[in-house]
Amino acid sequence: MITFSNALRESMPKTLSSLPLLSIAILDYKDELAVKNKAFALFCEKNGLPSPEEVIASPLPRNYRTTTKRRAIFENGEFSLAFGEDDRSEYAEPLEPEEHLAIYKLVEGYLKKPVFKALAEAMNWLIIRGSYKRRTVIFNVHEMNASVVRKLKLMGEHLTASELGVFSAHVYFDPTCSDYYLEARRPTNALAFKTLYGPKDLSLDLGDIRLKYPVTGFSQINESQIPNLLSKAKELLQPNAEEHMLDLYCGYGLFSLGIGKNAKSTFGVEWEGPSIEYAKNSARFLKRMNAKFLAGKIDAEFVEKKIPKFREPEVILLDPPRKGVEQGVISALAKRNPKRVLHVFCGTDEIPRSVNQWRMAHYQVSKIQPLDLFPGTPHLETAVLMTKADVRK
Ligand SMILES: C[S@@+](CC[C@H](N)C(=O)[O-])C[C@H]1O[C@@H](n2cnc3c(N)ncnc32)[C@H](O)[C@@H]1O
Repeated sequence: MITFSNALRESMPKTLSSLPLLSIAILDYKDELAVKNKAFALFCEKNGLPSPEEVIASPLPRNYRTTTKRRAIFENGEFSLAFGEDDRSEYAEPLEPEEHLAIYKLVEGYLKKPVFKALAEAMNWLIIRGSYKRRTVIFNVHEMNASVVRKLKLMGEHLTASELGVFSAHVYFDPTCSDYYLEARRPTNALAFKTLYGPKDLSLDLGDIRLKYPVTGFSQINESQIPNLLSKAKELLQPNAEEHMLDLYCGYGLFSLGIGKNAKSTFGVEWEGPSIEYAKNSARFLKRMNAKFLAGKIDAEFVEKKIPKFREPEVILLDPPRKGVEQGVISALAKRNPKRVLHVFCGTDEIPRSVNQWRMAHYQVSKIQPLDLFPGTPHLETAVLMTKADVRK
């Protein structure tokens, strides 16, 4: 067994050996890809996995992140925005779009002024999300009184006038000062989320379709890589008119609606209710009568009792969070006898454990396709195609 971090450490140039793994961001992208390819091949070899395909490069190797955040600091009467404890500015900043940096600078400038003191003192985090063209700003505050609300409205007016493409702004009231910033955690209390101005949702344009999603919902952070992710998933899973497609951990329906058009039907499951509502609305708007979505927590019992059984064959795409699927989910899915399974991993170390469970359920690895969804960081996204061990190709 070897972890992906250790495989990366063994593959990094000696000049970076005393620096943290995040220092991969200072390599030229060509060199970073070489390190990632070498490390991932070593990881697969040492963990009893077949040789992987080449890592698919990110069209934008830097300045690609569509979600970024800053911790608000108010000390000795001075306000500033800083990177969180897990990020080092010299490595993290080059991954962010220039527009985000301009927005942080603008908001920080206002919050330093005495007139904004009430809001400056109330701030936990400032978050920017959206697409490369249109973005939203979220003020996470721990205090919400009349003067904070007044200053938020005033800030909204400045943002609208700024021409920095901030088409909406929201406020999240979090008196617990949790480390909520949307990537790690989502608001537990939807009522605490309010729109200051602009639409409540965000959207992703994929060729001729637009998928909307809630400001609080999960979305992939590297928009430039989404077309590659979808086209690879389609090529590997091959959804077709003879087979149903399950899209588990579906978010707002990216895979169902992005690659499932030709499947006999698609059935998506996700535990965030608002994301599922957006998926249903997108399906209606796109007239995808064969796309159904259900909100629910995926565990073994849910798979057995809540996912419809089809008479025709099925294929499964599953894209769980970094920590992987719950105990028993893989064996419950294998009992449905899917013809092909595309298991997408954003945590590389989770691959061997899940693949072992598929193997125990008589599925074998047909292809391992890494994609660089997180350039400049020590992470990869990987799509693993599993097929029935006794199916002759
Ligand atoms: C890596 S994201 C993938 C989302 C979607 N496939 C996409 O690419 O936009 C994982 C998703 O799983 C959801 N999730 C996490 N644990 C879950 C569970 N036990 N049951 C259902 N959904 C879950 C999260 O809310 C998140 O939307």
